[in-house]
Amino acid sequence: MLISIQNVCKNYRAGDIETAALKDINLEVNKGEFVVVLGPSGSGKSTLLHVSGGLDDVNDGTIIVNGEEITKMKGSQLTNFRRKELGFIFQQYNLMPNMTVFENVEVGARLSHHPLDVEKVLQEVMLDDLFSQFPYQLSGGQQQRVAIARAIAKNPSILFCDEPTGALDEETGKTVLEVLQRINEEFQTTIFLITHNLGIADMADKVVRMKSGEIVEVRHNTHKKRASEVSWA
Ligand SMILES: Nc1ncnc2c1ncn2[C@@H]1O[C@H](COP(=O)(O)OP(=O)(O)OP(=O)(O)O)[C@@H](O)[C@H]1O
Repeated sequence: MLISIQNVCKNYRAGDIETAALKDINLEVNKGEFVVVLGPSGSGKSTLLHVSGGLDDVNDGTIIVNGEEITKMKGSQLTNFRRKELGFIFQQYNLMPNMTVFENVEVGARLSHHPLDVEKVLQEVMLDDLFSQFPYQLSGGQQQRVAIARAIAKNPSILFCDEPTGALDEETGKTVLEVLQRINEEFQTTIFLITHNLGIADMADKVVRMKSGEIVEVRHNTHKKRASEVSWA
């Protein structure tokens, strides 16, 4: 088991108002699995991604990632684990504007003791002809693929993706999904992706549906669609 989430509760307090963002969540993710988490706005998807990736703490419960109980880790220990072992992609690309494509990806590789070859990663994300460009010279889809390459270069055991195609149109969004699918298949990188886009669920091994802080359904796809075949919602 690569991720084991056991009885996790997460509350947010703003003044006198307390929100239960996660209510007794249990979920297991296997190595190499492509997991898609769906659910309406406010259902707890981002919170689940944040606590599973060690970006936020829990109020109750246990999370084990790659054999390490992250819910027991303290500040710098957790930061080190996250930096070396986990990759993140967000709707915003967060690239370094003064670095080339190659240099941005190198930043990711340098975080790891067992990085992948930067040139090979750039080939995987289909950007090998843009090594020396700067981010402002690229389209949104190309910038997101640089962000994916940067996250992958450190050879993470899990790639957490928070609405990776949220800012993209269908055509460029599907190119980004194609890259994620390829990385999942070529490197057996586990993918944990949250989205509003229901069609993306058809690419997943496992689909998790959330509602009001709870998991209401976990299903497995017997037939997975290719990225180019998903319907775009
Ligand atoms: N930092 C925070 N402080 C206070 N409340 C928060 C915080 N983050 C999330 N919440 C609340 O927790 C609940 C779950 O939010 P979360 O962002 O996880 O949902 P989501 O399913 O990812 O929504 P969206 O699809 O809109 O991003 C919501 O009620 C939200 O208002």
